[in-house]
Amino acid sequence: MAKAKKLTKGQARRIKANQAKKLRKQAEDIQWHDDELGLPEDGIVISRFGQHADIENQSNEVFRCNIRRGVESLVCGDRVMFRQGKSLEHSVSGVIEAVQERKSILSRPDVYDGLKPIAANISQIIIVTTVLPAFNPDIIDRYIVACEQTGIKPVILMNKSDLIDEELAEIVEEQLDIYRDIGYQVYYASSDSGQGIDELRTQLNQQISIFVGQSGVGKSTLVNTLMPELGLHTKEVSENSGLGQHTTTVARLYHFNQGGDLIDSPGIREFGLWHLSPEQVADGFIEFSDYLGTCKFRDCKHADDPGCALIEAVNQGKIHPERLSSYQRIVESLSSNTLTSRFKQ
Ligand SMILES: Nc1nc2c(ncn2[C@@H]2O[C@H](COP(=O)(O)OP(=O)(O)OP(=O)(O)O)[C@@H](O)[C@H]2O)c(=O)[nH]1
Ligand SMILES: [Zn+2]
Repeated sequence: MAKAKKLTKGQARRIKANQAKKLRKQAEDIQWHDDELGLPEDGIVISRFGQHADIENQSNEVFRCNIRRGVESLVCGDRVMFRQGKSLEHSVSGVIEAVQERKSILSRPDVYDGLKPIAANISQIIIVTTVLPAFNPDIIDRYIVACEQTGIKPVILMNKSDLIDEELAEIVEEQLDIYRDIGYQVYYASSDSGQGIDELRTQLNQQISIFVGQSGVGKSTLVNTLMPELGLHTKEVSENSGLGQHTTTVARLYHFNQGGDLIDSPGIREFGLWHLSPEQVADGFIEFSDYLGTCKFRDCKHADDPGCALIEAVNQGKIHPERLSSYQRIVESLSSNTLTSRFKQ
């Protein structure tokens, strides 16, 4: 008889991960009868996977639910009407009957589906930026363009403020003033020194927020500072099974202790860094709106074209020159596709 081989740690982990995946798939597809269900109640989608979704009701209880046929494109953050199942025998504990109208929708381009919704009812997008690795206004402006397209309010957060010394402070303030002058809210914060964390908590209260920003700007550290229990949770889950992957790849809604919700997933963190048309980019620079369409030539590139209304506005001090340069760099990058390809995958 062949001797049983001992599994390596990696093999064991993979088997566990597959089992967890199977279990999730096995959530039953039940045909509910009316008398098996409780009264309709309001809930919010905490996460959506396959033909099921986890719904939290107003008493903060979570129910894994089937989705009634006809309920379309349910995503994390959706407000729903659902009914609890009375039987405890099933692996599913309710059914979603209807989705309420969305206040906003975040979508990402999908090879097969065109635009694929990923999260609903987000009320603000916290664009996290910092001075280390580098302050990158082009990326901030790209995120702002994406926010303006979805109609969700952007908030700019200068993170790792502990690294800003006196000399840097002046330059940083100058940069941030550009955004303040357009009307955007700007905050400073540091997980290291604690500066600005209370103000940030106030800003998050009563809102559904997402954090976006380049790798290394300190998003995870910030989320852990605001929600220490979440850091622990993610670690535990990813250590003992493949469920960790589930929590990180699927968009999920979390509650901040002091009020407000966070929706997070890697896909959400890269929100907005995909291909845009030059027109969409121009529309996302909201201080350009009075001048767009008034250039001498209809196909004006707003670069060095004669009679360009945007260049004229810059000369008159109505548009900040750095914003016009940033616009030009973003449009250039669209043709070379350097920004988008980095975040595609
Ligand atoms: N000085 C300082 N460093 C910080 C602060 N917050 C985070 N860092 C450091 O910055 C680095 C990156 O932080 P992360 O939280 O992993 O950054 P992230 O934006 O989540 O990065 P990705 O997970 O790659 O998207 C880490 O070495 C942190 O220790 C801060 O407030 N001050
Ligand atoms: Zn022009």
